[in-house]
Amino acid sequence: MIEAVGLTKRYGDKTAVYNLSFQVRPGAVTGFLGPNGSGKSTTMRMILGLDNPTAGHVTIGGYPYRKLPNAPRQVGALLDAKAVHGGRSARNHLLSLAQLSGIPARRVDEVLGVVGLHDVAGRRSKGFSLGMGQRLGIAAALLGDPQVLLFDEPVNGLDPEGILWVRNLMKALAAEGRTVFVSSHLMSEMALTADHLIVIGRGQLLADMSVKDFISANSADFARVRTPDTEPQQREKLSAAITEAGGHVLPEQDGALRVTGLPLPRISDIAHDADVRLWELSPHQASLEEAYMRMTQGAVDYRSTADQKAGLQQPLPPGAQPPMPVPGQGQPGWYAPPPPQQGGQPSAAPQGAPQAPAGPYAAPGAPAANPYAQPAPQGQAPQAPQAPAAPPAAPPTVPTASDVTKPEDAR
Ligand SMILES: Nc1ncnc2c1ncn2[C@@H]1O[C@H](COP(=O)(O)OP(=O)(O)OP(=O)(O)O)[C@@H](O)[C@H]1O
Repeated sequence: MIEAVGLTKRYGDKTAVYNLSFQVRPGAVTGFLGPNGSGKSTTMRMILGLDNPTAGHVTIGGYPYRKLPNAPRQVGALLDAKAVHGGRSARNHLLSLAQLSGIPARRVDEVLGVVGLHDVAGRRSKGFSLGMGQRLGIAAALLGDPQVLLFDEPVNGLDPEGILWVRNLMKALAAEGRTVFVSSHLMSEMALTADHLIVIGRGQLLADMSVKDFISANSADFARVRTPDTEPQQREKLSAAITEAGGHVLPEQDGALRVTGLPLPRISDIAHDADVRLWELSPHQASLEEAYMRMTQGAVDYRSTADQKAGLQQPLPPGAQPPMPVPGQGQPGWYAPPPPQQGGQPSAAPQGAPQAPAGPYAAPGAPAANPYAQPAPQGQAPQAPQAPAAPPAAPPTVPTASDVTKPEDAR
């Protein structure tokens, strides 16, 4: 188990991590989420003894990392996949790590097989693609067969098949009772991989709870209601009746109504009493991405702005209007997703979506004894997040948004 207590890190004036307390339990994949610059890597570095906390402490199995007996056999980590000697072959890179940690050389070939790099083991890593580099970093983390694993953005640069492989690897490691702590910005992936979440914003804890609880705590359930498209007056009548009954109605782009504040049976009764026919009445819950955006929107440091392209554009012809920016969404077509209240759409792949076929790094020839080498059977639906096998989680910690958005001086 990893345990942080009051962990704080300051770099000069900058507070990167502030008073962070959490536990990462064995037997579950714990996702570590937070906006850019929120302190995830700093926290991981402190867990691994690469940075000293300014205050507080963090232990693995009760020991600070530097005092852990035989640390490389107990803890494996992928922090920065580029931190390798590019002139060395993948095999030699792993051999040198194995030698430093007293790990037998034959283990190198095992992990090369697990990550699917067997065929390129003799190639210098400086010629590796981003995804191959990630696989090499994961191999290094697995080298000591450790009980505790930390991965900072492990799917960065991986193709869809590689992402699926990492997902199955994390789950398999956790199912063996290991402690798996993984940071990611890919919410749809975290929804499929993690059992538990630790979310930070501006270095402070925002949430420590199961994925399921996180989504229900941070998303407003709503009902979608549609009346016959051909009779707009029915829609108006229903809107008025729902509002009068204390519900909140928002029009959706396709003509449906998004209703909050009333249970589905009540909406049905209201429609019946108002003599309005319904074409749709369905319950909805936000995705992890929507819930995450809702929770962290007050703690985002870096937001995109519309690109005005001042001086770069041709003058508009007389009478022509410039395109209208969408409030709060930056430039249409750019990559900043809209916050949920402005119609953000879940990006999670639908359950049951077909999986990408196995690719060249799927490690089909890896030793059969390795439980991680086999990708899921093709066409198998991604699994829903499972309840943690670990002991009951600590009570959810959700500071108010104002706590998080306070200037550092006020903390
Ligand atoms: N060595 C350092 N010196 C000064 N400031 C630092 C240092 N390392 C991190 N920081 C600052 O601390 C804050 C947290 O950085 P960190 O890299 O931990 O965030 P992160 O959550 O991992 O970000 P990202 O998601 O973008 O990787 C940032 O504002 C960063 O600029």
